[in-house]
Amino acid sequence: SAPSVGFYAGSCPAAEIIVKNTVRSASDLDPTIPGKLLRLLFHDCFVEGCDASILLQGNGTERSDPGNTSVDGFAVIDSAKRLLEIFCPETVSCADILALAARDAVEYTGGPSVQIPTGRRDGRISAAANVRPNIIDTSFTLDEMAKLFFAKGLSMDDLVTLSGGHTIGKSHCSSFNDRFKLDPDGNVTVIDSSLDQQYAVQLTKMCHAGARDDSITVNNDPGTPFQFDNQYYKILLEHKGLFQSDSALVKDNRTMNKVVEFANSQDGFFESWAVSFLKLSIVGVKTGDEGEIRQSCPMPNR
Ligand code: HEM
Ligand SMILES: [Ca+2]
Ligand SMILES: [Ca+2]
Repeated sequence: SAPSVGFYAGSCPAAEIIVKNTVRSASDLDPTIPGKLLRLLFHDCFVEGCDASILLQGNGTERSDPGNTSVDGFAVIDSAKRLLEIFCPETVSCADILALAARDAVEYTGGPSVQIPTGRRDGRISAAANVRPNIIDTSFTLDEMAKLFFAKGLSMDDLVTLSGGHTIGKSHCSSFNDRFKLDPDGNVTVIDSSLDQQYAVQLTKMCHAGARDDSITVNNDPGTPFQFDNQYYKILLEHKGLFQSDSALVKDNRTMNKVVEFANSQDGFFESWAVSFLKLSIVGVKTGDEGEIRQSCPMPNR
């Protein structure tokens, strides 16, 4: 049976509220949590579908792949799961907890509240080798990104809309510092001409003038980093998209129109978000007797 809204209404009526409260208290303590949860769902859904495969721990799992090194938020999912195992043992899947948590993270930061179906089952397969071919690299062209999105049943418009997730959260300098270089005299040369020169100078400073320090992070959306709003599209138009893959959206007419539309209308962005987020949250879901309901999110059942 396909996932449906309110799947746990009979078996665990408090499921959604328990996840929401967990996300809220974790985010109150640490404002970087919402961005982490949203990215965690994206990276789960694109590899083996939205099945919590990214949560499995161990050698050679997705989580161990370099493409997922900076993915985080696991502890929040684990604590929601622990609570749910007390209230409704062996009932609520980790895949649903993750999807609900990402949904709630967006709402927590001021984004639209979206109804999403539940009933996803947890996968038992998690292989590092599946990460690279399925996760988009910042160096991708628009066509390369669109191709991967199409493969997941998502359109070019979904790509523009879901990239709006970069209105919150952070990035490590290594994810964008190949777009400019610092010469020995301290001058910043922009290699990727789609990046604003002044912004590149600012970024260089924030990244400690190019020193290799993997711990430094920069806000994806410098203006409103903790607010889920349409600011991302405004900065794209100012050539201040942080990643090459963000800038790619304003270099092509197939995506430019949506960027302008969303920059001018937060309501328009939010309406599209509701549709595209729902599509993302059910990519490749396992249902019925596929997969299992994990008892602990980092481990498959025995
Ligand atoms: C379309 C291609 C995309 C590319 C190339 C991309 C790439 C990246 C990169 C490189 C980072 C920074 C990682 C780091 O250095 O720590 C990042 C962060 C982030 N991405 Fe994306 N992303 C894409 C799409 C998406 C989508 C579809 C979503 C969600 C709907 C999303 C949500 C986020 C969030 C929330 C963060 C911040 C994570 C944090 O604060 O820890 N991204 N993305
Ligand atoms: Ca997955
Ligand atoms: Ca923002």
